[in-house]
Amino acid sequence: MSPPGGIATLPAMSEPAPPAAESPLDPEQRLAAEAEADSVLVLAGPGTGKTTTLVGRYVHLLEQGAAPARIFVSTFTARAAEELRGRIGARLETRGGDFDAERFRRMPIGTLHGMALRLLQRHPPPGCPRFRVFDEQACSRVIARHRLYLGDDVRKPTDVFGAYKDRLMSPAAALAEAKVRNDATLVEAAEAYGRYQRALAEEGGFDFGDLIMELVRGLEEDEAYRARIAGFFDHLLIDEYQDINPAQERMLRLLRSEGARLWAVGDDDQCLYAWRSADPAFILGFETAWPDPALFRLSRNYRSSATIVNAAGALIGANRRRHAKDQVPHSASRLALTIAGLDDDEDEADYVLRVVKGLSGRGMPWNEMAVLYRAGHVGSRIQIRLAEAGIPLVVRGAGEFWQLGPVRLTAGLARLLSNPQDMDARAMLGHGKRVDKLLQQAPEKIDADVPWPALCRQVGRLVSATARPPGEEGLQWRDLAFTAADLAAECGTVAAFIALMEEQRRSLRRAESGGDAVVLSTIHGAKGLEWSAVVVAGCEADLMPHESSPDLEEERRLMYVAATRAKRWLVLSFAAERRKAVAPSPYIAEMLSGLDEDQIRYHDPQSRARLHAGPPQPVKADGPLRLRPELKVSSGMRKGRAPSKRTRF
Ligand SMILES: Nc1ncnc2c1ncn2[C@@H]1O[C@H](COP(=O)(O)OP(=O)(O)OP(=O)(O)O)[C@@H](O)[C@H]1O
Repeated sequence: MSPPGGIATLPAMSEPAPPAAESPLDPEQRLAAEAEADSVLVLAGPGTGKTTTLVGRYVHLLEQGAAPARIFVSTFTARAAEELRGRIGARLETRGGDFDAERFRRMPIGTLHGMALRLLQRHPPPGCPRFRVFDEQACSRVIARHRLYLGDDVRKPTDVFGAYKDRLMSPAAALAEAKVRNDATLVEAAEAYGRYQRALAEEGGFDFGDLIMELVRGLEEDEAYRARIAGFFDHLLIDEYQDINPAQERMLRLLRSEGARLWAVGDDDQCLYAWRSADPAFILGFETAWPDPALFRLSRNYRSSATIVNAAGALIGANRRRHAKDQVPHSASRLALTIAGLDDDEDEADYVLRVVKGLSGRGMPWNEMAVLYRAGHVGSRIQIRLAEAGIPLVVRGAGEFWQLGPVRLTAGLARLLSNPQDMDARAMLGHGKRVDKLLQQAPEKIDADVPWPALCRQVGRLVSATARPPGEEGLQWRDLAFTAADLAAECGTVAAFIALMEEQRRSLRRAESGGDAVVLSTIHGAKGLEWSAVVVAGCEADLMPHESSPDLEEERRLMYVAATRAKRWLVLSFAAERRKAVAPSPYIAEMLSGLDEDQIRYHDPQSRARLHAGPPQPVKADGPLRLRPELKVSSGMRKGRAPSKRTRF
C-alpha cells in the first residue's frame, strides 16, 4: 500500500516542537493578565494562550497579595478544572516560597456545578433540603422507575430536563411556556419534568442542574445569605466563557454582588453548546452586561502552522454572529493541508490507519495524533480498523463503539437472550420505550435456541428494524446494529463475545491511563486540546453541517474547533459514499479559499476530482440500501484468533 499523499514529504518531525505549556507571557497576554478593570474579557482565538494567560492572572493576583481561597476559578469540565489546578500548582511551585500543595488542593478551582455543590454542602442556604447528588446513571434509574419517557425519544429525558434547569425554569414555568406555544410535545416534556422533580425530591436527590438552581434560589431569596456567600470571593476567573448558560450567568452575577472582580477568557467562535443552552450572546454582549468592562485581545496563535491558521480563519470568517479576530501565526510553517476523498467509510478507515502508521513510522508518538469527527458512527469504523491493527487508542466523547445506542441494544439483547441471568447485559440495554418494545417483541420474533451466530443475526435484524427517523439517521442506526451483530456472531460463542468486549474495554482503559495512544474523539470531546497531527474524518455535506442541526453557525464553529486542534499537520477526509452518495462538506472549500496552491495537497488525483465534482446523483428512492453486506471483522479485536472470513446477512 502506498503511503497517503503528503506523508512521504512531511517535514513535521524536523520542525521545532512548540514551546512548553507555561512559557512567559507575551506583552498582550501580560497586559490582559494584569488588567485592573472590574470586568475583564479576554477574547481571543484558539491557540492564542487564553488558558496560559488565566494561569498568569492567578499568579499575578497572588503577587498582588490576593488570598488563594478568595480566588474562584472555574472552567467547563471537571477534567479541564483538574488540568488547570495542576498547571497553576506547577507554576506556584516553581516560584518557591511557602507553597503548600496539600492546602492548594482545597482552593476553589472547579466547574461551576462543582462550585455550587461545594457551597451548598458547606453553607446550605435557608430552606435547602438535605440532598444526595444523583449522577447521570442515578437520574436514568429515576426516569426508568417512574417511566418518564418522552414520546420523542430522540433526545434523552435527562437532557430535556437539564435544558429547563440551564434556563432556571421550574416545571410550572416550563408548562406555562409550553401552553403559550400550544405545543403538545412541549407540554408532555414539561409535565414529565414536573414528575421527575417530584420523584427526585421524594428520594432526596439533586441532579447536576439542581445544584446551580438551588444555589441561585438561595442567593436570590435571602439577602443575608447572598452577602455572606458573595463576600467569600474577591476574584472570579472564568475559562471558556463562551459556553456559559443563563443559569450559570445568574450564579456569577450573584457571586460578584459584593464587589468581586470578574475576569473571563473565551472565544465566541468556539461556542459549541447551544444545545445545552450555552449562548454566544453572553460573550458578544459582555461589555454591556457587566460594570466597568475592559476587552483584551490576544492575536498571536502559538499552536498552529500558518497554513492551519489561514484555513481556519477563512472558514470562520463566513459566520456572521461573531467578533472578528485577527490571528498572527507564531509559526510561519506553510506545511500543506491534506485533502483525502475516499471511496467509502471502509476506505476512509484504511486511509486513517495508513496515516497514523506512517506518522508513527516517522517517529511521532501515538499521543500526538487524533482523529476527530462530528458524529460517533464515523469514528466507529475507524475505531474498529485501528483496534484490529493493534494501534493503541483512546476514545473520548460519546463515541466508544460499544457505547453507541444500536450497538448496546444489539450486544445487550443477544447476550440477554442467550442468558437471561446476565445482569450486565440488562444494564447495557438501558431503559426507554424502544428497549421496552424490543424486550416485548424478542420472545415472539427471535428463536433463542439457535446457535450464537444465528441468534446474533436475528437480533441485529430486530434492532435494525427499530431505526428511525427515515433517512440517514435510520441508515446509520441499522448499519451499526448490523456491525455489532456481525462482530458478535464472528466470535462463535457468547463466552468468546463477552471476552472480546472485556478485552477491548481493558485495552481502552490501559491506553487512557498509559497516555501514549491515538485519540479518537467527537469534536465536542476535543475542546481545549491540541495534537501535532489531526485527521478530521467524515467531512461530508450531510455531516458537516449535520443535516439535523438547526444552527448552521454552530456547525461551522464545530469544524473550526476540529481544525484548530492541529499544531502542524491537518487532514480533512471525506467519503464519496457512506451508504449513499454524498458530496464533500462545503467547509472544505471555505478553508481552501484561505490558502495558496502550495498549501494544499490532495491525497490522490481522485481526491481533487471528487472535491470539485458537482453534487452526487440522488439515490433512487426504491434502490437497495447498502446495509453492510460485508464487514471485515477485526482480527486484532478478537485476540488470538485468525482473521475471519466475511460475514453476510
Ligand atoms: N506566550 C507564549 N509563548 C509560547 N507559547 C505559548 C505562549 N502562550 C501559549 N503558548 C502555547 O500555545 C498553546 C495554546 O495555549 P492555550 O492552550 O493556553 O491556548 P488557548 O487559547 O486556551 O486555546 P483553545 O482556545 O484552543 O483552548 C500551548 O501549547 C501553549 O503552551
